[in-house]
Amino acid sequence: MAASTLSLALTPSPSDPSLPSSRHRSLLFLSPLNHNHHFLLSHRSRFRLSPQSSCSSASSSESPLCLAGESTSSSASAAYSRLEDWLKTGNYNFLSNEELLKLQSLQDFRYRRELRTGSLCIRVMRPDETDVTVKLLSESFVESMMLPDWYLPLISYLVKQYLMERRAAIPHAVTLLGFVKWKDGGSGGEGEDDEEGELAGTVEICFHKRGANDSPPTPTAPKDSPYICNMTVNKPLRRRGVGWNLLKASEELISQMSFVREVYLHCRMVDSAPFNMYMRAGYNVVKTDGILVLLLLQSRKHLMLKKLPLPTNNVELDMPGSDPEHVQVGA
Ligand SMILES: CC(=O)SCCNC(=O)CCNC(=O)[C@H](O)C(C)(C)COP(=O)(O)OP(=O)(O)OC[C@H]1O[C@@H](n2cnc3c(N)ncnc32)[C@H](O)[C@@H]1OP(=O)(O)O
Repeated sequence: MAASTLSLALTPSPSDPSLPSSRHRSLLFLSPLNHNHHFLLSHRSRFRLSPQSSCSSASSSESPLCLAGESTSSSASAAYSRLEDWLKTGNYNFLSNEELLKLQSLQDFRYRRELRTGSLCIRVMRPDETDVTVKLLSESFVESMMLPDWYLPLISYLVKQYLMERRAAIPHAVTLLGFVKWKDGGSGGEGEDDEEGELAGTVEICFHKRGANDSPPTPTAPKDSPYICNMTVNKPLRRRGVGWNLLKASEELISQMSFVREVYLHCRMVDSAPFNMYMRAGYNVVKTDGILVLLLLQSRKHLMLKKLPLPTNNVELDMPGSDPEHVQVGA
């Protein structure tokens, strides 16, 4: 995981009585509060989404779902009501119609690939999946920072605050989850299995500056460009193609959601596994932290850039022939 990205972005609320002590926070080098979610309130042409309302039942002119003019079409109503079901467990109270359509695209996004050991499905994290994602990210964070295990509850608390704040940035930023269904029906790791498979990995994407973190890591990436961060794969499930496909899914989603073709990410200089992966995927180092960041007790990081190809009508195979592990079976 991009430990540095997370450590810079974690933003506990000061009013919370269970807030870790300032000593703990300074130990982890957290940034001051950011208020990323406030953009939702300041944007023009907002509509109030009532969590209880639906197009079929509510005549409320406040519902953006009805204002979208789809109330007479049953399939559109069904889609919107599905969307509303999804939304009402989150806090997406003020969204424009354009943002709701983007949210719908995110909800529908599926990236499926066949791996040698099973099949992988990558989709957007749902609000009720926050806790399992927190666990995955926290364990990776503790591992990356080489922290003792007793830090896990504190890290989990901070990661949860962070994920909840980032959820408010949807549809401008999003967290993806990858689930693997094993061919032999068994589990490859310790995670729970459900009908979708076992949670194998996660990645966060920011599409443009309205979804950007207020405290970006150095070297700073252009805020207008899409940005990938906080990728991690459950440790027992690594080297099976999950990380590669999380990256490819992120690029595919960015191509759908943004016109900007330049995608940035950070990679710590000490992390050879992700560095190899990014180089192999076509990312190049554009800037590297100077040695002075060591004085801030931070790892030096590369800022890496890839220019995505212009979209074509042809379906692009990720690694044709070169790697039988990564076979595309349809998105
Ligand atoms: C932008 C960011 O988020 S940076 C932070 C990246 N995250 C982390 O470092 C957290 C800890 N590490 C991980 O979770 C994983 O190792 C990841 C996410 C980096 C890679 O996930 P995996 O599922 O293991 O990767 P995957 O199996 O798809 O491998 C893809 C390629 O990455 C490279 N790679 C992956 N692991 C290694 C490794 N241990 N050593 C060298 N190269 C590696 C290889 O080129 C590999 O291709 P290959 O297997 O055909 O040789």
